[in-house]
Amino acid sequence: MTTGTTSNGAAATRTGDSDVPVDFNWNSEPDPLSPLPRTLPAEPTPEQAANAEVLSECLRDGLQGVSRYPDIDAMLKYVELLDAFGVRSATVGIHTGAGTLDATMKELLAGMAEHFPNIVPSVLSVCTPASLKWTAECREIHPKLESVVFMGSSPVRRMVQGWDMDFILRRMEATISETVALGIPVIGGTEHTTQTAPADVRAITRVQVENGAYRVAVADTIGIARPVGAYRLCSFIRQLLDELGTPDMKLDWHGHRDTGNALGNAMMAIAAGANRIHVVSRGVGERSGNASLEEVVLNLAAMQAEGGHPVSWNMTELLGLISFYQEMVDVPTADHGVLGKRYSYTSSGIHTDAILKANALADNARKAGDFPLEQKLREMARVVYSAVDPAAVGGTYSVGVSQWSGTSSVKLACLQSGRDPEKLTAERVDQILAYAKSEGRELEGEELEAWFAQS
Ligand SMILES: CC(C)C(=O)C(=O)O
Repeated sequence: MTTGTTSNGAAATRTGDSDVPVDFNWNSEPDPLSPLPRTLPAEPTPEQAANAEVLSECLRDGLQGVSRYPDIDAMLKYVELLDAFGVRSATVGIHTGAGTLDATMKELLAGMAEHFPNIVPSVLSVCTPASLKWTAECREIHPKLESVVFMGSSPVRRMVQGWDMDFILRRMEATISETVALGIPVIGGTEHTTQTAPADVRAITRVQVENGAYRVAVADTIGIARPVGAYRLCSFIRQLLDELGTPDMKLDWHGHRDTGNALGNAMMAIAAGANRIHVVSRGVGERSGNASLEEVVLNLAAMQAEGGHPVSWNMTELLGLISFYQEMVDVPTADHGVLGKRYSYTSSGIHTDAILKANALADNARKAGDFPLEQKLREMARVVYSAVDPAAVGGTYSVGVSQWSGTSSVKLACLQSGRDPEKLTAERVDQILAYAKSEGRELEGEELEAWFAQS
């Protein structure tokens, strides 16, 4: 294995025994330019959380993970929902050559310019003249268009593409400066940044900054980073931006979910100085997907509120937003996971007992005319067994009856069906519970309906 430095300051590619290049590992590999952190911050500070933004990759990287490109009307409707939710930037295309896709991306940009001017769109440019020309065409359509000018940078990627560092730096330099000359704001990007050695990241970032990029984006393209790697890389870039005399330059984190670390990585990226996180509703995207919009905003919103800051997004629109996206891209909701199908469902007797009691207290408060207390107690009923208040994200809680249920579950399910549980006799409650236990399963909604209808 060899290490070294090229004339442009970039690290020479290290190779394994068979001369095949070895990628850098930001999680664990020592490097004189970037020491391994001994400790990590607990989480972003409230101020970092308050200032953190998200960029929607739903209409670009998300779509690279589904089987069919949605139609234009659906995508524009989705942009409307993003706008209502409070997302202010969205990547909406990548240069793919002529064809239906290209025409649809351009139509999308035109629709965004006309109807949703609050959202700044960006497209990805792969550092070729054709890509640059296409970006310029897109800019003709949308006056606020930004361009993510990027290339793959890791040793393995360079080998398979037949690129060396000088080639990458020259192409970046030319494309960024020409894009900037067209008046298009540039985000200097890389693919495989979390597999690229510090010296190479430094050389690329310097070229991006010196040629006019206004923002830098780093990518965990294969989802290999752990929070330690995300923190280390983003801290390294932040320090570099200071050294380059551009401490206010913004930094984006683009992460994937291959090893399940996307949320933790996003949080550590912000803690290290990243300003914006790339997200996709439901974490849709190639392979295991992209960082999930709902996971990132739920956590940032909690940190913002805990820090006494206003929440940046209209959280009651969240479920509607991600549900529309799922329908548009034809991705079913999983039972479990954040805001999964069962996120607000319970049939466990212990849980429904607490919910029912909190609601009974709320009823008492209402009878006493104490409406603020009633609201507090209703909220308590919704969160006593869930960190996510369904009402706060645009949903409702739901209760079922199963082998785990008790009297409270039957009564609450009855209440939810719009009936008065006081009218259920103790005998009927026992019959329903006995049935569920003998079946050893959750009762279907229709079965419960039939039981309640007989009561
Ligand atoms: C092009 C970049 C940002 C990307 O999608 C990735 O690396 O995953």
